[in-house]
Amino acid sequence: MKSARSCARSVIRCILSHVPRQEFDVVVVGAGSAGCALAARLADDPARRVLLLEAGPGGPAPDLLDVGSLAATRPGHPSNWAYPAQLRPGCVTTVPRGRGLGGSSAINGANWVRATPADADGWGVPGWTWADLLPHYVRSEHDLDHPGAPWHGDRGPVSVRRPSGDLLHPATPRFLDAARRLGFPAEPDKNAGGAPGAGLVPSNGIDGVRVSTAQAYLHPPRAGLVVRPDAAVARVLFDGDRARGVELLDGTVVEAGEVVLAAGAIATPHLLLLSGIGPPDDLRTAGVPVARELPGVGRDWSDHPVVYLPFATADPPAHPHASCVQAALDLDAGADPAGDVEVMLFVRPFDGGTDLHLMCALQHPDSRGTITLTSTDPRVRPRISYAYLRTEHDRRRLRHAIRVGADLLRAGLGVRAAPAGDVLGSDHALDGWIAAHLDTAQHLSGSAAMGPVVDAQLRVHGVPGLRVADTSVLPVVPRRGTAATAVAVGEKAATLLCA
Ligand SMILES: Cc1cc2nc3c(=O)[nH]c(=O)nc-3n(C[C@H](O)[C@H](O)[C@H](O)COP(=O)(O)OP(=O)(O)OC[C@H]3O[C@@H](n4cnc5c(N)ncnc54)[C@H](O)[C@@H]3O)c2cc1C
Repeated sequence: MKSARSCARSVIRCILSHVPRQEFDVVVVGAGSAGCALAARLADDPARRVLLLEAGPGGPAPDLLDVGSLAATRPGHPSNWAYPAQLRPGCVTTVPRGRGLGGSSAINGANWVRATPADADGWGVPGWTWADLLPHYVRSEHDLDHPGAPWHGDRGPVSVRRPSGDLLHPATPRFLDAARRLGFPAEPDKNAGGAPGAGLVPSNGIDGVRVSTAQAYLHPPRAGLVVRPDAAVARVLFDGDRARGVELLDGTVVEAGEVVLAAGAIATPHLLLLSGIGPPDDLRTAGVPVARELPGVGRDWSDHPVVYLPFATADPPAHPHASCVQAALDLDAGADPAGDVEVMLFVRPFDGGTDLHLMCALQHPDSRGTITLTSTDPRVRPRISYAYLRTEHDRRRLRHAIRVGADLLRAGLGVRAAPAGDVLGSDHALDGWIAAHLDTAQHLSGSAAMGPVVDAQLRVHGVPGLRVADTSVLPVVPRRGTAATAVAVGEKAATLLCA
């Protein structure tokens, strides 16, 4: 570790020489959910010089602050990368990812739900069990509903609250009541690590404001932390085998003692591939010199396939400060006591419509996706293939989630608008309907996973000075949303770098 004085000398040298080179102890690439937490925690030590590089813009657009708005998830919004992707053969879509300070936490649904104990324990990585992760979840949050509970934080940067009072949409108690009448257990605190069931969804939307990790972790500014928005990284630079820094798209070279990629589960493997780290045949085909053979980069990742079940109610519109999602039922589709499917209640209509929606999701899929390079130009998007629903096991469980959603509607939640009864009753017809309405929950995980790509300290195998810290490292997508876990990864990465 360099001393503060030697780092300061380096920076002054750069300014005086007008050469676009800088020197830092750590450069974090990507100011998203994990990156903001990591950079801020590293900079708690004022002697450490940390640079946080973000490809997207600085200040949040006003529509990002409104937790009731999902406007930035539409293609064309400046805070959305909008990646073209194939969900399955013949099913092409555009996948949103946050672009700008806060990353995906600045545009997401603000559902703040931890992985289940079965997820972390199932990864089988030393130091990453549920018990190991819990302190990092706790450190990140300030749970306003559970002050003093030992499994919750009461002073972390991210405030968390469940819907109540005026902010509770009338459909939410009906959803919970319908689940109870159908015999599903209650899950009163979805972050307690208990058995799956029906419960309110905790949110980091507070008083109508989506609190991104940029707002939570980067204020007030820390002395040792330099944050540079509009600074897209093009590749990692090496000194022999060792990572020595990064090159920006504009040609600027940044030198650092340690490089941490936190660019998210699409851009991180993309940057590794652009830097020559990945499956050797794919790299050669794309014309990238091989720096380090790592066949796992961009391979065998997972995400949750979803379909939305539209339904009508006579309810008044949601309170302006209410978050879009209010409750979820997690359940076992037959052989997974930790809950491999989920039905989630969205209480705001999409795109000016009037219907509300149940998001029916497969939370522990068999199917695995690939991200591959199509060009050596960092501006050209990689090819993203989700390969969803490849197994009958996956298809059966997603059908089950939809039928449970329909049961909840029949049990008093609302009037199903689609699919029709004859479609719902036929596996073959329902598979066709799913194929026509398939979507993704945007929880991509495992594209630079612990095991094949990084070790338990998040170090890229065979590349000293280079680590990964975002949802790319999770061996399998958790059975719940990934936002809180991404922040916990950032928190844990900070302790690993400081060790
Ligand atoms: C629309 C949407 C809704 C979601 N809703 C929820 C939800 O409600 N609850 C939940 O649990 N999960 C949700 N998720 C998932 C969750 O938000 C993400 O899994 C999580 O935020 C990912 O964190 P990350 O740190 O891995 O990546 P990100 O937060 O995506 O951060 C990556 C950052 O790196 C930057 N970057 C990329 N490339 C470069 C480069 N070349 N140079 C410099 N910077 C770069 C990006 O601009 C971005 O700021 C949602 C995701 C999306 C996209």
